[in-house]
Amino acid sequence: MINIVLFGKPGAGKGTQAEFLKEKYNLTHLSTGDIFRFNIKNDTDLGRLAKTFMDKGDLVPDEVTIQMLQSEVDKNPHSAGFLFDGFPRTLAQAEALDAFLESKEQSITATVALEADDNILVARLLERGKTSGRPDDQDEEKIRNRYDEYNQKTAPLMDYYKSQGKFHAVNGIGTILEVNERLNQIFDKL
Ligand SMILES: Nc1ncnc2c1ncn2[C@@H]1O[C@H](COP(=O)(O)OP(=O)(O)O)[C@@H](O)[C@H]1O
Repeated sequence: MINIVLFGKPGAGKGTQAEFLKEKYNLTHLSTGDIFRFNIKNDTDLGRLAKTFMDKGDLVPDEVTIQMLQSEVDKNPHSAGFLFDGFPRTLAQAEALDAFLESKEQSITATVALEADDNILVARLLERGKTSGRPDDQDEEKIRNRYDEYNQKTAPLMDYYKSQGKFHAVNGIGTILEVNERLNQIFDKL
């Protein structure tokens, strides 16, 4: 069983690449952003709560996010491995994930970051916002706030995983297939 964390700033291409990776490596793809958006669409309590944070580009509180993620993992007891996309985004989430996996005699195999320059990413997101309907992609101030959240709360996780020898990075700039090839090279060695 392999459990992978896919890292990357908003717009880095995590969701796009996850679609390829889950097929090729037979992984269950869990995107916390997608799960929140599903809940918003279905107007659940969780969705209504998450929306108040997401619309501003703020992170949803840890307790809510961790609990949701754990219940999604538990819905897939026969999975051959997980691809976590957009989770963990804080140190508390990373520690909770480690403890949770350990309780199942599992662990994180590796984390892979898609790297790209902020200015390129902001332009990508504004472009995506024209068609995605996502309110957090349509306003440059909200986008910048997501980067602030990333730099303050998520970037420190790289050191957390580096200290465990589990951190890999790939250049996220290039065609979708080029980036996919770079990721495959790492995944093939795990
Ligand atoms: N692990 C998480 N912890 C807290 N909030 C989250 C988490 N994952 C997603 N969110 C919320 O969902 C929003 C969208 O996340 P996501 O779909 O991953 O898009 P992006 O990476 O483009 O910002 C985030 O800005 C945040 O509000």
